[in-house]
Amino acid sequence: MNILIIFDSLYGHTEKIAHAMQEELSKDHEARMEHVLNIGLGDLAHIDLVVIGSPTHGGYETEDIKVFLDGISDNALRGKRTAAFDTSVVKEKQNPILGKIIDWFGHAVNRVEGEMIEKGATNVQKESFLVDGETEMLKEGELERAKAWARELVN
Ligand SMILES: Cc1cc2nc3c(=O)[nH]c(=O)nc-3n(C[C@H](O)[C@H](O)[C@H](O)COP(=O)(O)O)c2cc1C
Repeated sequence: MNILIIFDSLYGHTEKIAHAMQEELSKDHEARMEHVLNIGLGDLAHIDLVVIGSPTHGGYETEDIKVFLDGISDNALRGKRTAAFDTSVVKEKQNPILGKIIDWFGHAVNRVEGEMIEKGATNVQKESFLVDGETEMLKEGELERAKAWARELVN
């Protein structure tokens, strides 16, 4: 399978998840990861599985991911396997008020799913990965979870 993982990342956590997935998928597939700003118009052609990863910013994906999704043609994702993931902060480590605000805004992955459907995707697999707000590192076990999720996407 030809796989393209498109990501954005401010502090590197989303990139690490994308990298773990790419490493896992490369064992049996042609899997590439690219920063969203490096994706050209023709890059989605011949891709069987498109994965989009973004940090959650105020409940949304980053502006660069949004601009990318807005810019591709209406049927760019038609007939492809599609998946989206986000990273966000661990809830139990937040103060309750911030936790409620974040809950209310929701996860980037839900916005990305909607936008991928607008571009022809039919069934977007979704997952969220967590960053520990105190240590500012990915929560323990998240890279392994990302690899396991990646394997599910190609089954
Ligand atoms: C401007 C901004 C807004 C954020 N908004 C949210 C949010 O709404 N919900 C949440 O869980 N985390 C939020 N975060 C935390 C980020 O999701 C977290 O830092 C991100 O997953 C790290 O990914 P990165 O290292 O790939 O940039 C926000 C971070 C920034 C910088």
